[in-house]
Amino acid sequence: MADPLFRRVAIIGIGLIGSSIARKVMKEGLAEEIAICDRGAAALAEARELGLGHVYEENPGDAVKGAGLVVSCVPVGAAGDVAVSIAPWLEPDALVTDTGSVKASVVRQMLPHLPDASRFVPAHPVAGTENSGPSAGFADLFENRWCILTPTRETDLRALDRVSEFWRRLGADVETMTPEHHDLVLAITSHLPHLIAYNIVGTADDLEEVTQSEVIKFSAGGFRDFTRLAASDPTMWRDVFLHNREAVLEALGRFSEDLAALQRAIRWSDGTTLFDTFTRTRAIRRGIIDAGQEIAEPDFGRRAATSKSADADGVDGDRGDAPERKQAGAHPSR
Ligand SMILES: NC(=O)c1ccc[n+]([C@@H]2O[C@H](COP(=O)([O-])OP(=O)(O)OC[C@H]3O[C@@H](n4cnc5c(N)ncnc54)[C@H](O)[C@@H]3O)[C@@H](O)[C@H]2O)c1
Ligand SMILES: O=C(O)C(=O)C[C@]1(C(=O)O)C=C[C@@H](O)C=C1
Repeated sequence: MADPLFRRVAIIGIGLIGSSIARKVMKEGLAEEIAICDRGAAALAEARELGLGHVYEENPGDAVKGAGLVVSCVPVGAAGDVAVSIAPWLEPDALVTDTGSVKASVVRQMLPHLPDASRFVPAHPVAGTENSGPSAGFADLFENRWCILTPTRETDLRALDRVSEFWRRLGADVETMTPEHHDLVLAITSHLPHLIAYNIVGTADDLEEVTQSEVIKFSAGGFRDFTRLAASDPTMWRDVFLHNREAVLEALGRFSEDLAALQRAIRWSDGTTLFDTFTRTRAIRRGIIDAGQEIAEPDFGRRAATSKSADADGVDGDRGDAPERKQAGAHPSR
């Protein structure tokens, strides 16, 4: 076991991401003490039952006292509330980081309330599943995945180094960029795909000519992949879209134009346009595979669903209990 990096690590929000961090910190001995805080009594009780930490606090102030590192793992829309509730109780040398899927808004919400802006290092682990809650997490979630750090103009370099080291010890590889650039990149690589998934599953559900049982019965192929994404947490994703509005709308505009071009090609039986487009996109996936990235096929719910967001109709492709699973989007392992 490695030397602890911090005496106490405080985790605010013990869902999928917070509980995955807690498990890995515990497994690797990265802190002498893990303090867990969640505003949901049920989540806190579940975390205690699972033994994810050493102390469990409803009050964020009590959790951050004595902590060298505070990790906020709450939905993006709650980032400001967390900053307000921890600020008076932070140790003078405490580092603060987060895991939000949107970065510029989190910076805007948290920075004004923190007593020392130089010790705030926003972060986004690009790893997750459609499940949520304390039982959905697993220690190896961040293994060979990117964690993007988005330091602000005020972030101190030593603070950045220590938070980078923390994420590396969680198994991630670290990349650094501005919060604004992060939001543009993730709008197209993560946020838009989820929006499309929510939309296509909603459309299928609304089609009068096709019954819901037929959708479930015959969704053996591509549609199942969409149902997994569309089973993701509604609170988390509502907040992502509300807080990365401009970048998502920009990506959506481009997407809609390209979709209209495909629609036109189908209407006018323009096989060349369809063939050329599909050939170009096929090369992109092959490029990802040639670069050594792992792309897993979904398991389509062969494992039992364990978390609160696993859906009841049998189309859930649970990954929360699958730490051994190779994940799509993992970067080349060294
Ligand atoms: N789920 C993913 O795939 C994924 C991946 C990377 C990053 N993220 C980001 O990480 C964050 C956490 O996501 P998650 O999937 O773990 O969510 P989750 O729903 O599993 O857990 C969030 C927890 O935060 C708690 N919470 C909400 N507001 C709070 C507050 N003010 N104080 C204390 N606790 C509060 C909730 O009770 C809940 O237990 C989000 O910002 C999300 O955008 C998610
Ligand atoms: O694999 C999934 O289930 C995910 O949606 C993970 C995913 C992604 O889009 O890659 C979702 C949101 C997070 O901010 C980071 C990772």
